[in-house]
Amino acid sequence: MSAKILLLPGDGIGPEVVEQAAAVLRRAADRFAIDIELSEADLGGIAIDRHGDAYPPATQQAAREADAVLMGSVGGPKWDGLPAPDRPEKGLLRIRADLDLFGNLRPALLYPQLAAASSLKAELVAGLDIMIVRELTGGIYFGEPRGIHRLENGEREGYNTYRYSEREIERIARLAFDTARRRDNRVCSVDKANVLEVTMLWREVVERVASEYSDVELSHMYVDNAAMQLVREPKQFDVIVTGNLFGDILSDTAAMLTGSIGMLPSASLDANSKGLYEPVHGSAPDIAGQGKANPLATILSVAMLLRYSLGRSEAADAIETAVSAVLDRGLRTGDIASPGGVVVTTQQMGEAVVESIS
Ligand SMILES: NC(=O)C1=CN([C@@H]2O[C@H](COP(=O)(O)OP(=O)(O)OC[C@H]3O[C@@H](n4cnc5c(N)ncnc54)[C@H](O)[C@@H]3O)[C@@H](O)[C@H]2O)C=CC1
Ligand SMILES: CC(C)CC(=O)C(=O)O
Ligand SMILES: [Mg+2]
Repeated sequence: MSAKILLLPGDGIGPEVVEQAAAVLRRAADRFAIDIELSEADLGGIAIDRHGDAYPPATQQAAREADAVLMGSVGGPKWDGLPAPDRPEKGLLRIRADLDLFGNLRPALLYPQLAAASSLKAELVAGLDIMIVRELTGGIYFGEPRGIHRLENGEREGYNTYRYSEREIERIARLAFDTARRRDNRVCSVDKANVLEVTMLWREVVERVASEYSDVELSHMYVDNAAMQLVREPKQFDVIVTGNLFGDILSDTAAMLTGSIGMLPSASLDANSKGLYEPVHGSAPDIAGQGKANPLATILSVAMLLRYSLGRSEAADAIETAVSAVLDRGLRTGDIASPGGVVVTTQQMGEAVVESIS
């Protein structure tokens, strides 16, 4: 039976990078005899324009029926004036919640060819391999009540709610410990337990789960210090587990250790093998439509899709090897180029990866 893969190109550079990643997926499927069936639907701003809804019913049905979803990015200045519940980004939050994609894996891995592009000195990032495990369907992005209301004195007040249940903390903690067991057996849980009650509970539950994983070393760090440590001595980390907001911020920080946010893939997983795969970056309106976007984060997300949802590690490995080979050949999009170096387009980079898959 063929695996159903739904493409959600989205907005801005999303369609540009998904086009290249889909070509890589087709090539890998051909090469490794993987039976796939690709379809496409609208999510985000494009869905608002076409259907008046950032996560329309047809997209919802296709997403529920798919074995895996490959997404580009959503949002952009065109929709910035909309109220929060109607914005493109809400479409992304809705699909994550609808598919119960609570476990967001965001690997920050330095390709040695890109050491010069890292924001840090080469010796601080050589061999860098961090896995950020971010809780994705709870926390302050989803907590109720939320909104902007008017106070008695006429002034307006905005508010959001940072909320986690024990069950939500437990399942993301388990994912982090299981992930660490396949790596260096170390988990650092990042919270703000000196101030926020919700993260005091987070710390307590993570420690409870840790008692079932005596082979994994657990440490805790406040998020402000974690942000500093990531740029001071990033190789101290193996797996970082944290909530939705902190994970969002720390993964963009980690991106620059690898050279560019254009290099960071992600997998958003449910309790089974279903997943949504997307680059960590957004729709990059400043470079959209110019062939400047780095497609490698989305191409590496295809590798994660093959590994986690289709169980085809050999095809995933082949894509990662192909990415390394094009970097060896010196191909660079603008975000990872050295000053004065030759810069290729989004399409040229994608085609080079397709040709390198053997
Ligand atoms: N998962 C998603 O769909 C996300 C959507 N967004 C949305 O994207 C829009 C823009 O947000 P920003 O804060 O500007 O973040 P962004 O990640 O889109 O861009 C930040 C910077 O990184 C650069 N960049 C991003 N991806 C790149 C790539 N593949 N190659 C080369 N350079 C790249 C951009 O040119 C920009 O200078 C907003 O509407 C935001 O809400 C933001 C983050 C995630
Ligand atoms: C809803 C998204 C725009 C949040 C985000 O920035 C992300 O998931 O990386
Ligand atoms: Mg983000």
